[in-house]
Amino acid sequence: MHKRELDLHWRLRQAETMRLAGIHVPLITPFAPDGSVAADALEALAHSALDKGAAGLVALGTTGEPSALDDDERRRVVEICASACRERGATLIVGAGTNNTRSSADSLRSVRADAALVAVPHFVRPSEAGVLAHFRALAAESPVPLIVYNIPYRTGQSVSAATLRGLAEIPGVVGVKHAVGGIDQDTVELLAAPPHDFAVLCGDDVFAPAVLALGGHGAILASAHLHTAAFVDLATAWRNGDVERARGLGNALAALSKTLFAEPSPTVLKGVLHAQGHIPTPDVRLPLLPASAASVADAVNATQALTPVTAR
Ligand SMILES: O=C(O)C1=N[C@H](C(=O)O)C[C@H](O)C1
Repeated sequence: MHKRELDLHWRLRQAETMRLAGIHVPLITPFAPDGSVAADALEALAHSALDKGAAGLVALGTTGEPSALDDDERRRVVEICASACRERGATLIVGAGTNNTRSSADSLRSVRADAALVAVPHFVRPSEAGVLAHFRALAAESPVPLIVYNIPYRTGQSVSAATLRGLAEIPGVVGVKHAVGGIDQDTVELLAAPPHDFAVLCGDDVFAPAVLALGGHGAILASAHLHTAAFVDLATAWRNGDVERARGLGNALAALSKTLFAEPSPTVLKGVLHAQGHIPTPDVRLPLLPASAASVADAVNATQALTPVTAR
């Protein structure tokens, strides 16, 4: 790239990183009693999250059960989220891609969003050099910026801090959704010297307060369907250096997240949203099974217990 092109590229990258900061809600896909997608309920969830201060929405994240939806349903879900984001000037991120580079590039070509969330290829275990080559190939084809979804416990492929830095250098790769099941050495190394204009977004609910404390730019959290404003407040408090408030909120919200992830996500969350009257059924599609009544009751209690802590 020539210098002028490079300057423009980095200016755009900086703008994108800023847009990706904050809390993004990866919406569930609610189902009606007849098994169809409950579009009205999804629309209401989308508007409610944005009303409460979420920076944006993620359509077709893991939480949305995208692999259980057919093409028409996936299109409808994206349309609903896109229209809510458009109305409010919020950021739309869309989950895309598979573990195959060619078909991932094909699916990315039709994405119309602020960014696409693309997981490290699952099951294949391609090596970290293969992960870099995969994202280089996708970024060259994609019409939208890419966020790498780093979630080794789902993909089977770990990605070191050095490889994340390599990914951050690829033009068109603007961030990572980092969900490594804890605060490991690579997370500490990455956040100690974060790559320039590269958004580190936590995707691991229980550890989000800790990642934000280390300097993470934001988070993509299923838990933020509940107490959205408190999650937003948490990110803001860390950004503004309000350590006391951030610690209090973080500890309370991590306890809530623990209950929501007591069974495979988003089963417990759907149970709570149904109990609260936000969605017509708590249904999930196979191979997920509905959460047990006990887990849902624990999470409902945790949500209620949190209200005094998070109220301003
Ligand atoms: O929707 C997502 O994508 C999310 N993925 C994480 C996971 O797959 O475990 C959890 C996060 O809350 C949202």
